Amino acid sequence: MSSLLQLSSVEADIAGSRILRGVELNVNTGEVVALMGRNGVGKTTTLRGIAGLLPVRSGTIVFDGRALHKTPPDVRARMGVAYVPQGRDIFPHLTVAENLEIGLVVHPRSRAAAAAARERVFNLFPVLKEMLGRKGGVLSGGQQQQLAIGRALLTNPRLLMLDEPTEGIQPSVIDHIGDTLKKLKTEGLHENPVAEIQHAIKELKREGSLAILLVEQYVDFCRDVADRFYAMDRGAVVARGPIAALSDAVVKQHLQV
Ligand SMILES: Nc1ncnc2c1ncn2[C@@H]1O[C@H](COP(=O)(O)OP(=O)(O)OP(=O)(O)O)[C@@H](O)[C@H]1O
Repeated sequence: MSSLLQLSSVEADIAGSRILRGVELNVNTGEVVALMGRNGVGKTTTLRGIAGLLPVRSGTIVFDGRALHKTPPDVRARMGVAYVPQGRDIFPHLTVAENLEIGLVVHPRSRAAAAAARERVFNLFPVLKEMLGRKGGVLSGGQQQQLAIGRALLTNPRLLMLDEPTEGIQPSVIDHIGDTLKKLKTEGLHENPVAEIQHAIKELKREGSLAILLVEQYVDFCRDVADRFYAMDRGAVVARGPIAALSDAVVKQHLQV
């Protein structure tokens, strides 16, 4: 595995407040890295800094051997940095097909290569193929998340950053108790949106050509898909290690409210 992304001593301010205070992090091709921490500790800010959506005041972000200092976000996207923000951010009035096309615009390629890229997305998320003509806004939350990830994959990324992909699509506790069995019977396991995204992340990992940086509060999800974790607190990394080291004690100390 080669190191694709490296952050050293990254500091960033928002509205005059220091939000990132010396973030150290690296991600290798072929692995899934979970970036965890309580609300407001700087996880999204870290991803935005990597994507170039927020200026970094000091420190370095090196991607594929190149320092990204003032590289604009569109150039980073073409270099292979993809960011799926929290809340999914798809275009509700465009169809699923049109939403996906936007990903292809970032990285133009031959018709055959574009078709293969679409097939890869449809293999991961078959529901998107069934819904190509529907408006993005009518999809369920889980389907919109799949669309957002699919669109990001069509930019041909080498680094895929996912900000809380399970947010708002986990069945509530009541649903879980009351309806799970019924849902499994009527819709099959593959109608579980969290399980589908979990499965897709594992498939992408199996391909081995991509690095995934995942912001996620759902500990079991991280334990299932990630190889390593970083825990942040107040703008800095306070714990890190192989995912097996994400013990209940670490969760309690750094992640639980
Ligand atoms: N636009 C903004 N204006 C002012 N403060 C902001 C802005 N965006 C983020 N912040 C502050 O920066 C800090 C870090 O936010 P960030 O979104 O990176 O946290 P996070 O770890 O991703 O948490 P969450 O899960 O709540 O998104 C928070 O204290 C937040 O209030």
